[in-house]
Amino acid sequence: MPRAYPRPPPGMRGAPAGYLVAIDGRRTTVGQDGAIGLWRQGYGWASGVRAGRPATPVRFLGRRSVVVGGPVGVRRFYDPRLRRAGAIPMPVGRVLFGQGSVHGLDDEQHHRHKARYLDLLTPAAADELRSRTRHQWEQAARTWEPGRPFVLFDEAVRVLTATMLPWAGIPAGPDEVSRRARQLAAVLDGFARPGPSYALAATARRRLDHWAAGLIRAAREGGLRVPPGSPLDVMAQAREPDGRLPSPRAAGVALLNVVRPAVAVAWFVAFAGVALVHQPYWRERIAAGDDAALRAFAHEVRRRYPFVPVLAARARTGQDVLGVDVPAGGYVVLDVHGTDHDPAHWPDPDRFDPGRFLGPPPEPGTLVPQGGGALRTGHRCPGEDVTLVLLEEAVRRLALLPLELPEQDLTVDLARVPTRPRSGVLLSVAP
Ligand code: HEM
Repeated sequence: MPRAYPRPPPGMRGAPAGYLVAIDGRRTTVGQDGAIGLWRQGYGWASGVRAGRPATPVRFLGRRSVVVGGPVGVRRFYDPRLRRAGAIPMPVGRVLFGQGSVHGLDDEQHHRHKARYLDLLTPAAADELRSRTRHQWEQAARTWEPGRPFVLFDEAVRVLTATMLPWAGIPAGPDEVSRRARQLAAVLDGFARPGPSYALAATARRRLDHWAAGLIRAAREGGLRVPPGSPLDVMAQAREPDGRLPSPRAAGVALLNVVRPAVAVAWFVAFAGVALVHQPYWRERIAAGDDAALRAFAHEVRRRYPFVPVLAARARTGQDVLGVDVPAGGYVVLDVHGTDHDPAHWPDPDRFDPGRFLGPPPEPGTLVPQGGGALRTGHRCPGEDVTLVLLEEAVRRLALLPLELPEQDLTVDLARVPTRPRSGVLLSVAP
């Protein structure tokens, strides 16, 4: 049986990730629009509204809507009576995914675009990314001097960018990797936070779009030698059904949607670093080469730690959603974080316990950190295997080192989306 480490190590300021989280006192007031509740409360909003029910009526962005969750809610969320067009508020979608991205498409157009991602993110691609990212972590680990703390989140952003760009067929020296890493992280950090972070995210998105459009143009015009079959090649050459090439800007958005989400794995890596130090039993198993333990650890990181709070779709026509009457255009909001922490399926849900994943696979619709439903025809994330690979290789490398958590602020603010331990996770290799 895995040993539990229910108490944070002494001498640590703030609440260590994995034990306690700081939720400020803000609460949704009666009659308040759900979007405001989501913005103010972040990860706690949807499960607070739902209170364990599969569906609860809310007003969302001024419309009669519903919040759903749990396996029944997940199944209903991926029902074709809902659409994605117009489901993501424009200021959020444009900055995070880019204009016209696959996330907001429906039906045949969606399936056609989705197929490009599925054709790229194959098991062979995951293998290739595993060896590339392993190499990058080896390089990074060489710079970690004993006793000198490094910021794990920053390392992860750089390693992941350095892994993804060459794999995607994008030429990038060290300076280019650093610049694009900063921009990709800025987009992910600020897309949902009104204020200076959003301004930084919007600026980074403009620069990335401009850069990616230039890469597409160069690939099409032959100014760049592009490896055949690489994401850059595939996105540059993909045509519309009438034979037209999409604009370089649109193709660039599609290309960035292969690279940008992989950098999001840095948020999981940061949480994983803390969990590794707190869980010597699992660290030792992983360091000893136990691959089942490594995979279970990565799954538990995706389940336990917050990344996506909710997903949204819209009713194509007026319809009943699990007993709630939703008019045409009303929102159906999926409680992702609450579903991953549903005590009916995950006993003691806030406890970090990779042992949950050593048995049979979870029931469909109970683990949805990257969405659920059908991969090819629905919007489920096509990057789950790649996410696991990238996360596993980070954890494997870290597990081999005698790591310590120097004094720092590891508070996790659940009102902030996306969130992570405030310090970015300072680690140091024991001298
Ligand atoms: C931290 C890691 C990741 C998280 C939390 C994550 C999460 C998600 C979620 C929640 C969705 C939407 C599901 C839905 O709308 O039903 C999604 C879609 C998507 N993800 Fe990921 N993802 C991650 C990593 C990746 C990676 C590594 C890739 C590619 C290399 C990727 C590519 C995509 C694409 C292209 C879509 C759009 C799918 C569609 O609309 O049909 N993601 N992801």
